[in-house]
Amino acid sequence: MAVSLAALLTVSLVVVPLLTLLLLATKRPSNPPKRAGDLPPSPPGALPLIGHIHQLGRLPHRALRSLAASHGPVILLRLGSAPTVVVSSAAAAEEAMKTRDAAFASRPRSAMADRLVYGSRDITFAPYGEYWRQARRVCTVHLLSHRRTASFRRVREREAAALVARVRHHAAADRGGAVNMSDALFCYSKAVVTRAAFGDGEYGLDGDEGGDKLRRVFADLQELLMATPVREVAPWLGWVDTLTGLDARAKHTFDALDGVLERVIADHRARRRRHQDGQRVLEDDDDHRDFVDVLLDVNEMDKDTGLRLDTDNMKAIIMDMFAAGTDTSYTVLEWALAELVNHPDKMRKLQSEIRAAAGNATTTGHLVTEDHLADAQYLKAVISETLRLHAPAPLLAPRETTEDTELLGYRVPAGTRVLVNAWAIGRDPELWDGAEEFVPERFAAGDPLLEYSKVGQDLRFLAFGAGRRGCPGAGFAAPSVELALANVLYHFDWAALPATLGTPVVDMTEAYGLTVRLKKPLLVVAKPWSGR
Ligand code: HEM
Repeated sequence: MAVSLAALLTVSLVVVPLLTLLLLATKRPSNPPKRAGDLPPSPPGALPLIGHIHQLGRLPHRALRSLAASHGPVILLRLGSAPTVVVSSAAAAEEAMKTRDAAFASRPRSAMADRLVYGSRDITFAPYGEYWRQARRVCTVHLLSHRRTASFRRVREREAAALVARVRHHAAADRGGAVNMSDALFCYSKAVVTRAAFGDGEYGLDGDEGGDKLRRVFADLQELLMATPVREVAPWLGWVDTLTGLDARAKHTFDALDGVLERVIADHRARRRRHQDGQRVLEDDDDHRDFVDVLLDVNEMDKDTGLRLDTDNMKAIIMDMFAAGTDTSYTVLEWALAELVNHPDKMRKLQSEIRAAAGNATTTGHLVTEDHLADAQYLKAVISETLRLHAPAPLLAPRETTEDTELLGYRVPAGTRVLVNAWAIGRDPELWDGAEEFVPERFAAGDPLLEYSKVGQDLRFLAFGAGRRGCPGAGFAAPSVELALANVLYHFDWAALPATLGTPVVDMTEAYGLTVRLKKPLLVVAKPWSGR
């Protein structure tokens, strides 16, 4: 009895207070109360040279959401030598991208973009300033305007027909009907941007019949734009980039793409000269001008407004259209189809909508057109929901502050890198019921978010970013994504590959890159629809 009394005393006097202290320490971590002018809280564990980079793991958007859960919606990390603020709530995003938009409107300098995108003279990587303003105006007014986007309708419908034919071919070739939809959807998205950019001419690398080499070069471009050369973190270790082959890879990729762009622009110039000489040029009326034509026109039209685009500027802008427009659109399609295969009831609901709108013509030639989709509300809801759960660029494109500013009362000095975790905001349980579930029905008729391509209208929904650096290509992406998804769902019924155990499902594991996509290619079974 004496022993147990002593034990009880020890427990109540020593162990309980100790445990309480420990609990308090883990529950309320090292963040002291905020005072005006404080920098945002910084998680412990930064290492010399790399800072917090090792804490980002393979899927930084997920790691950053966990850090935000412990340290708050605005945190300060050191990524290499770059002080980086991470924004993880809609309120903080609203302040950064709306209230203080101008202060958060630059992009950090990237050695790779300087090297691959003509000294960052595109739009995405250009620092905030006069060149960016002019280039962005060219982009929004001339290349990606509503009118120009509508003029590419023929391009989209042609490529959608090619997509359906490709799927039909692969489904028939494999007796089980399995089709690699990652490949098919990537080819579609790339073809739409390529045709819009270059027109109908076939441009590729030497000896590249099926376009595979060019596709690999583009994949390399995306990967390299994500890479942080060692010299960017530690300039005195620049030789490591040569040793690892990064420099050679960057040179090879740049030379290959530059060669193609050079040829495209030279051909367009030659065609225009012939045109001016009075020769008849087919497909050159206003409605079918491609991006290169438009940039050459802008150069002439805007002569007096002070804007001059030299050949490198044009190449940089065209390269931007590819880098920013291809993977993003394809990733949305891939996630949407994967979610629908895993939610057969939603897939059937969407198919009913599209099949009712497009009628009962299921001959191979029949195509769902943009006219059929004018009132396809559920299609829009499916895409909105896909973008909410799977923002293709979960951390958007990095921003940089242009001046000393503030965020939720914290001080953010000029020159700070800023990442907005759109993925975490899209899944914030405080903002969305059943935040992790795929429920397109949450976007009911009349919900402004059904018009998902209106950028920055609701800061809970950030797949296209917001503010002056928000995506100018959303209106170009929307009809392209809708048409492809509608056609593959109209013409085929889809299922996951048979599983050895349990219900077959698509593995939704993510892989990180310039966009976040499915880790394994989307291999799914396509069964041609034979009509009612
Ligand atoms: C579903 C498809 C797309 C998604 C999800 C997407 C997403 C984004 C995001 C998150 C940004 C950064 C926004 C910010 O910093 O606030 C961005 C910027 C940009 N996007 Fe898109 N994008 C898509 C399609 C396109 C297309 C098709 C094009 C062009 C053909 C395009 C061209 C651009 C450009 C040029 C920028 C840079 C804007 C600037 O820095 O001023 N995007 N996009």
